[in-house]
Amino acid sequence: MAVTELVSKCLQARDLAYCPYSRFPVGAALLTADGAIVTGCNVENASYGLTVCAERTAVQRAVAEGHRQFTAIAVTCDIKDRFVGPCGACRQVLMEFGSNWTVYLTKPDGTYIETTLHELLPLPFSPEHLAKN
Ligand SMILES: O=c1ccn([C@H]2C[C@H](O)[C@@H](CO)O2)c(=O)[nH]1
Repeated sequence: MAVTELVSKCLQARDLAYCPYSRFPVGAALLTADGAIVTGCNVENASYGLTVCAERTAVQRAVAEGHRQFTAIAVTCDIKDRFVGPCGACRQVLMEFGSNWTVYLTKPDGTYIETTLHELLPLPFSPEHLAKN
């Protein structure tokens, strides 16, 4: 799988964002261990608090479609002059499915930088801690 494909899918997903309150569209594209791409966008709500981020929409959709192993995620928003990372809640939700994710922070023009979930969420709380008790 070319990174450019994952990046282009997250840009397409961002264009589907439902964000009438913030007007801040976000797109995410997950790469599964077997090579499938599952996308998500943020879905806001009039209650504000029930808004779901793009990354979590993608994870929930992927799990509901039978995927539990992931290798990478590309995320994007509308900010042109810097690379923007996932919010803390989304980092935690990604961590549920392993720390070994490559994360591509993507600008609207498709340029990206590569980091890892481990780098974005050091010293995490993760399922393995529960397993030790
Ligand atoms: O990592 C993030 C951070 C924010 N948002 C969404 C939530 C809300 O709809 C909008 C503004 O916070 O961006 C995401 O989708 N992912």
